[in-house]
Amino acid sequence: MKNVIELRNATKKFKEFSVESIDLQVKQGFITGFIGENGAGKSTTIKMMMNLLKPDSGDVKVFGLDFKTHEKEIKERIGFVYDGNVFFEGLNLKDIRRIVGPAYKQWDDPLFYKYVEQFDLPLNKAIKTFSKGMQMKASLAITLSHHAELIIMDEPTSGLDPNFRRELLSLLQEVMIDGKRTIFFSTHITTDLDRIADYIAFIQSGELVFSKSIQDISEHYAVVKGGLDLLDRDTEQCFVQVHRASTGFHALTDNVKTVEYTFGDAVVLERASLEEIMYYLKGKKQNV
Ligand SMILES: Nc1ncnc2c1ncn2[C@@H]1O[C@H](COP(=O)(O)OP(=O)(O)OP(=O)(O)O)[C@@H](O)[C@H]1O
Repeated sequence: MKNVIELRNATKKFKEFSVESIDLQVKQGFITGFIGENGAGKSTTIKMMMNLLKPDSGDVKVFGLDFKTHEKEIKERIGFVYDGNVFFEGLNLKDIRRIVGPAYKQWDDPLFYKYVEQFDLPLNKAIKTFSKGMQMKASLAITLSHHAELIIMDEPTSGLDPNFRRELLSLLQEVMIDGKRTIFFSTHITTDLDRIADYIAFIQSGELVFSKSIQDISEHYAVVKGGLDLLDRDTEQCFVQVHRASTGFHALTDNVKTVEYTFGDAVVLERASLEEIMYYLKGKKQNV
């Protein structure tokens, strides 16, 4: 399986925060969700992927190429969709097509008009009059019209109402046409990812906690519930994090098999949602 993005030991230090030694591979042909709390370092990592921020150390490769030598080629093949209006706000979509189109070798006018119609976007209205959702769709239409192989999105669903979010997510699924396109997007709305992601990368306090397939996550992680009498120093080794209450404990495991072997029927195992995994792992550092 090919990696479209490869970060090796990528580090960026700010005065009061740093993203440390990120090792992350994003697989071609899949949707990878990038999760983490506010301020965890998602945008900083994405900016390093887009060469908008240079890492202080480490390596970033996109399509196996280095920005230092292949910036133009990489940027031709990436579409960046992010929160906020990318384009000069006074412009309308017709103007943008005229300005942006010639900048891309692979610009496809008929496709642009097809998406404008499909997304129900006005061509002659200034972008500044667009709602947040419309701006997101406009940005996506432009990205798709230059046949971007890799679409990177920073919080594309934040601030969108639930219906619009659902619509955007199905659009993203639709454009994963031929197994060649790759989508990498950050969000803190983890339920969006339960719906469409193939892989999840999770960042916490500037460190990558894990990067795994959804299948791996659902096979290995579970919420475990049982009586307090079952807990001792040995049995607790099965858990990533344990919460105790007077009625019993609930805990997160990343090793379902060991829990089944150790506790048998004495505990209840429930599927762990991404939100629960984030909650239990909060403040806890794991191996990638
Ligand atoms: N240019 C900068 N100079 C100094 N600090 C910065 C800079 N950019 C980001 N930071 C800090 O880095 C931390 C991580 O920010 P980042 O935007 O990467 O987080 P995030 O996970 O995308 O958060 P959110 O979900 O809130 O958008 C924050 O504490 C932020 O203040």
